[in-house]
Amino acid sequence: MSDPKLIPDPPAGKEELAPGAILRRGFLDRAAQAAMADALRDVAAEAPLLRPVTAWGRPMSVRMTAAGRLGWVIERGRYAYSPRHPETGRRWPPIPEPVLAVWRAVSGWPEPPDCCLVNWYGEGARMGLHRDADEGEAAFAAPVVSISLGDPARFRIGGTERRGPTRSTILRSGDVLAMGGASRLAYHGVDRILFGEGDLLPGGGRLNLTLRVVRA
Ligand SMILES: O=C(O)CCC(=O)C(=O)O
Ligand SMILES: [Fe+2]
Repeated sequence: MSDPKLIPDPPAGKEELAPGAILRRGFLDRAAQAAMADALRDVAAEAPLLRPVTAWGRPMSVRMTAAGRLGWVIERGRYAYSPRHPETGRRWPPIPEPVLAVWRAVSGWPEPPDCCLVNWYGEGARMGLHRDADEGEAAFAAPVVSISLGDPARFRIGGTERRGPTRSTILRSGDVLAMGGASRLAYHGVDRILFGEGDLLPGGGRLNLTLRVVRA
């Protein structure tokens, strides 16, 4: 087997995964990734990671927290945006400035996001195909901006039909994906994490941030 370290990272640049889904590989350099991971440790210290339980009564494999005015939560099986952490009852911490800077650079949206959802993928964690559709009709003109840190992930994206064709790609640490336009309501998910293949986060794992405008 070849040493993955010998395979060069793909060049930085824009790639359209699907209409309106713009991937910028290597958008954040190593120092920016490390600084962001540190800022997220502070977020998780203030707003502890949770394991949401789906409407079907199954705990998700991903652990989550949030920053910003609102956080995405599952309350008694219902998906909602809440101003408070469901366990501490406290407001979510502010979105770290370097995260807001990414939003300003790629979103094309004049206002800051209301929510920075933080997903933590440990070994074996995944996220099934879904649409980000709880933000309210009036929010769908704004993209969802996703930032990946840590171990690579196999990410899948399709169109707005659940059973339509999909394609997959690897998202690596420092990659930024904006899902806007025709892809704002596209089905997407994470098939698997290449656990331990990144070297940003000690002990392995992946952090994903999604920045969202919420008008629900
Ligand atoms: O982890 C990812 O890359 C995607 C996360 C996602 O789709 C979500 O949080 O809604
Ligand atoms: Fe999503």
